[in-house]
Amino acid sequence: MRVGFVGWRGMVGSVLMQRMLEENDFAVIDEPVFFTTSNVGGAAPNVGRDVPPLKDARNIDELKAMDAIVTCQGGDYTTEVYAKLREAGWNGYWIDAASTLRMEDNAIIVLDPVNSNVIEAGLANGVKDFIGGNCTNSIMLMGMGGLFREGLVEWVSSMTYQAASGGGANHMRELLKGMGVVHDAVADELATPSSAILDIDRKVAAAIREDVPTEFFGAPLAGGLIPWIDKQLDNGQSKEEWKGQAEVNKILGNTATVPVDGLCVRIGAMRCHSLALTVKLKKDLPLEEIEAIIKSGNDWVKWVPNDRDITVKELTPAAITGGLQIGVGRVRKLNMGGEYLSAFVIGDQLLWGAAEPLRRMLRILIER
Ligand SMILES: NC(=O)C1=CN([C@@H]2O[C@H](COP(=O)(O)OP(=O)(O)OC[C@H]3O[C@@H](n4cnc5c(N)ncnc54)[C@H](OP(=O)(O)O)[C@@H]3O)[C@@H](O)[C@H]2O)C=CC1
Ligand SMILES: N[C@@H](CC(=O)OP(=O)(O)O)C(=O)O
Repeated sequence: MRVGFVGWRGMVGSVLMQRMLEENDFAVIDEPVFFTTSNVGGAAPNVGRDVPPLKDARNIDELKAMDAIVTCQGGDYTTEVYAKLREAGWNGYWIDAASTLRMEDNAIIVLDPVNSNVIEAGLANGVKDFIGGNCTNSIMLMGMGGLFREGLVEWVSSMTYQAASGGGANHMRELLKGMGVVHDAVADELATPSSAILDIDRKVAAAIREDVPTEFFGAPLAGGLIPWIDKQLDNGQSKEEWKGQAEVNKILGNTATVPVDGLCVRIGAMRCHSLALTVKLKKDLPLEEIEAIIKSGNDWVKWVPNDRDITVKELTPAAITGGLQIGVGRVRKLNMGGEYLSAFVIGDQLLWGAAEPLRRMLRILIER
């Protein structure tokens, strides 16, 4: 298989390259070819074998020579290139991190530990477009997939705590700069144990309002939060909130829609997205049974018992970031009744939320 990589040096693309190297994926690709939108003829990344210099990611003829193309270049690139390629008669596999094609009828949203049945059926039917899901939805399904698989979920209310990385590298930098600004505003007072906390708070509030940079987020994130992610829709949802129900049901291949809705909130974490869920189950099951079903969802579920000491140690961005485990904890029955369950799900949004499902989809194609 001749596989073209576009967007490999961006943030998501770099995580993809790192994971492919860790899993020795390049050894099983006949011919990896790297593309660029900015440095044609430049050196391709070191993937442990000889590869040609960078090719032009807008050259349809060069792209047409690929059996599969994996792109993390972004939605604008997909919009610009995908239709031209298909119109030119290209019939290869398109694996994409961007949301552009996700809801198209001829596309499958890939998350194989949860929907390998949908992927396999699609491949058998000649589907060629395999698109990574929205990070929040992929993380939720990786955590709660067992309950969905068993058909136990009547609806889900999902309140999210989404990391800066969901916006991209500049957003992560802006968060860190903002943290520095806040600290600098009261560095002297912090060094003086006798300084008054309300004076510190007043200066911090002024720094957050006036000095924390807002170029990329549009509002101060350091020391705060932003209760809106992505565009505004006419029905009052944010686009991120709309994706919940649309994508979750498409990923699962549901014929009857399971309602999924809630509020999506940006918080000052670096790259871990979290969700506080209320799940209405179709029946009142004992907690031990629910625990067993959630644990059986896939190999990456990290079950965290609903215990204070373990939770504050294990169910946090500090514990989860940079790894493939999806933490699931705070699982208990709510006061509303035996069918109402709470859960807190947390995962690295650049791994299962972006790069990992694409890497695994490519591997599925290669190993067919
Ligand atoms: N960020 C996220 O959480 C998620 C993102 N996605 C999708 O992935 C797409 C890519 O996101 P992301 O990786 O954050 O985008 P980046 O901005 O990090 O990278 C996109 C491209 O920008 C170019 N680029 C320009 N300057 C630089 C630089 N200094 N360092 C690296 N690359 C640079 C590169 O193209 P070139 O080499 O051709 O110059 C690169 O491939 C998004 O648009 C989105 O569609 C999907 C899920 C989650
Ligand atoms: N919108 C997500 C990140 C993202 O890229 O989502 P999508 O792949 O659905 O565009 C966030 O900001 O956290």
